[in-house]
Amino acid sequence: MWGSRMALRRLQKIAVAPLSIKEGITNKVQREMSTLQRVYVTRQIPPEGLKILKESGQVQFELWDSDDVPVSRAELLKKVKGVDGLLCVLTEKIDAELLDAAGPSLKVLSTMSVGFDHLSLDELKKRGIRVGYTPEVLTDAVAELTVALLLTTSRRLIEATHEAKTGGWGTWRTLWLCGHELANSTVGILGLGRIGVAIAERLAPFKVKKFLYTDVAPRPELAKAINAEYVSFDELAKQSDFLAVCCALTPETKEICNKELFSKMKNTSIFINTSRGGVVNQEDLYEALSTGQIAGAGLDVTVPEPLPTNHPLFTLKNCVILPHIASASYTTRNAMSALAANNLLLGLRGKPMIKELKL
Ligand SMILES: O=C(O)C(=O)CO
Repeated sequence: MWGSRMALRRLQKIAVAPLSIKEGITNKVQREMSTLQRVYVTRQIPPEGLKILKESGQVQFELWDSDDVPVSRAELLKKVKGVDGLLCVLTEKIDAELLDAAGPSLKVLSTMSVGFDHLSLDELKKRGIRVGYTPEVLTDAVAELTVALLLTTSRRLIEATHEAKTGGWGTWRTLWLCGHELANSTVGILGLGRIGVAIAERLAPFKVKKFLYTDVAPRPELAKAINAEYVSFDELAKQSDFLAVCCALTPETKEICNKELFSKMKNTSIFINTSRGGVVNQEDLYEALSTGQIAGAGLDVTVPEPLPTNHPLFTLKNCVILPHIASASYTTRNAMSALAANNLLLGLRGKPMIKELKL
């Protein structure tokens, strides 16, 4: 559905106007529609973002009108032809093929995500296409979910509810369903950014003894806020009782969590990933979990997504898998959609976006 509220109102007026007036209004609508910038939106985004687009009077947009099924690649390649702007989510691969299909009219891409590993940045840069994304608005939701996943994994909550429901709950037992606690623990953060800091801030009241982090270089400003110590990747693996992955997926971080890392971790350690599945070698993780090399893993992200239900990781009691829901609160998803819509509109007006990637 191509939509612009003003144009739509005029169309409604046409229906009740006399014939001569109808022609005049029709021409005006046609002129107006032709000055509106064309945008394709690859998903039914939350209402706040849609409202901004509809009420902007700046764009006529077509929407893939479903949130349950992603737009097919073939349909997407067809729909982007000749658009000025594209608003996408993280399931769409924005690569040379897609940018070629869109053609030279495409000036702005706005992704409703903080992650941008689905975008070929080189190709976008080459074509002078500006890129908006949605950091910060999701930090609280992601940090909150990471803490929830960490506690669920370390205190074995999924196993526990299963036992309670299925008759495994006998007498109170001294070591039954024991897990690992945060009090007096060392928490390691792989990739310290806003989200890592927000996680540490939420974990500190659980009486964590020490926060460690590693990154390509020390980040003293961020680290100061949570009193975290910069260590090597090796030390992070060796010392952490809980290791939270918060880094972006890049060629450098692809499968950085592999058997080398797991072999250095304690067998009482808990591994948590709410960033991207691609930073983990899942075969190595399976091995580490099934042999007791590490105590447990909580994953909100996997490769592929969705993870097939017959995947070996699903067979492990000490692996908690969520379907990529870290930012899934109503407030946050609406804020992400609003920011993505505003980034798009500003970019199309040639103005600085609220959150724009430096290419
Ligand atoms: O924004 C992202 O990059 C996500 O993974 C979903 O919140």
